[in-house]
Amino acid sequence: MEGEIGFLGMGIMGKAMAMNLLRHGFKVTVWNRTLSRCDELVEHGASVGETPAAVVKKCKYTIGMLSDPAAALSVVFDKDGVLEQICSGKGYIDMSTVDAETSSKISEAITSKGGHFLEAPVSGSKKPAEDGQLVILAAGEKVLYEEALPAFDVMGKKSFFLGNVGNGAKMKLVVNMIMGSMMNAFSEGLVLADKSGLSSQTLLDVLELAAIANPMFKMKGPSMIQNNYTPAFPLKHQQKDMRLALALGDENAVSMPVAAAANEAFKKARNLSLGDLDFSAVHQTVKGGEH
Ligand SMILES: NC(=O)C1=CN([C@@H]2O[C@H](COP(=O)(O)OP(=O)(O)OC[C@H]3O[C@@H](n4cnc5c(N)ncnc54)[C@H](OP(=O)(O)O)[C@@H]3O)[C@@H](O)[C@H]2O)C=CC1
Ligand SMILES: O=CCCC(=O)O
Repeated sequence: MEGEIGFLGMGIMGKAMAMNLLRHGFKVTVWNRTLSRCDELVEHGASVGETPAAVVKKCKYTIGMLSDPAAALSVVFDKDGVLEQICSGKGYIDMSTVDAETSSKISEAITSKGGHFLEAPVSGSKKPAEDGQLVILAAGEKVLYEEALPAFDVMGKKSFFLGNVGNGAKMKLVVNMIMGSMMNAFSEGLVLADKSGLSSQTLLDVLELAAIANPMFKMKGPSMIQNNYTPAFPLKHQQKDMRLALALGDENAVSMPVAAAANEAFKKARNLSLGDLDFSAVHQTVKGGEH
């Protein structure tokens, strides 16, 4: 990837991903709505752009990592947004988790100005982002995908090219729908074990050796039994993903009662003001009582 890379959105993920690019020798210009969140990146050698448009003007390639469809649309379409400076020879890569319709809207606007577009949502959370171990689910313009590979190889352990715009978004939503449902089943299991007089730690030990062993149970289990929900993947974003996945199920007439129940639990957790905690805090909705 020649030249400087622009990076919009210095949240949990954007910050870790941009930091990784800097560590591997890329020149990076960052922007965040709350500007102070760029400070740590500047200490590590990043430049700051005053607006998304200013970043795109300066950089041949710009990456977005924003919270949800509204944020992803806002940085592109609003005043001083990406669209004001995107043009032939420039690429925009949206790595946010959004629905296919949002991604297509952005793609059409970028390409109508002669720019190139790729959606590239990621699987993997804060730690994989810090360690360059994300799984990248790209779709859109193949040429831009190939140009972006040196950066994807730094941010991720594996990149998939899934074809037309929308396929990356859909794949990501399917994966997170499964993950959100699993987290609910896991939470119920932890509480059931505890209330039945079993040791939660022994349950984790058994699960780790069982056919259903997985990295998520292994990583989240110990902190969940300590009621520690320091955010890696904010619960409000997981609920957004369940909502978007259920809408995809509606469109395709796929009955998803398990995902629908999981979504209700995440909504309940948001209602209990747990939205900014890690998505594993849905555990608290099963436990009940004080949190
Ligand atoms: N955390 C995780 O484990 C993972 C998250 N994702 C997805 O990646 C994306 C980012 O997640 P994460 O970093 O955790 O989220 P954070 O909540 O930590 O960061 C969200 C970012 O979006 C910005 N933002 C929100 N609203 C707007 C807006 N209206 N205009 C401009 N910027 C806005 C925030 O800016 P400000 O600082 O000003 O609020 C911040 O930079 C989400 O789509 C999420 O679903 C994907 C994989 C893993
Ligand atoms: O979208 C967030 C995914 C988090 C993860 O894959 O661990």
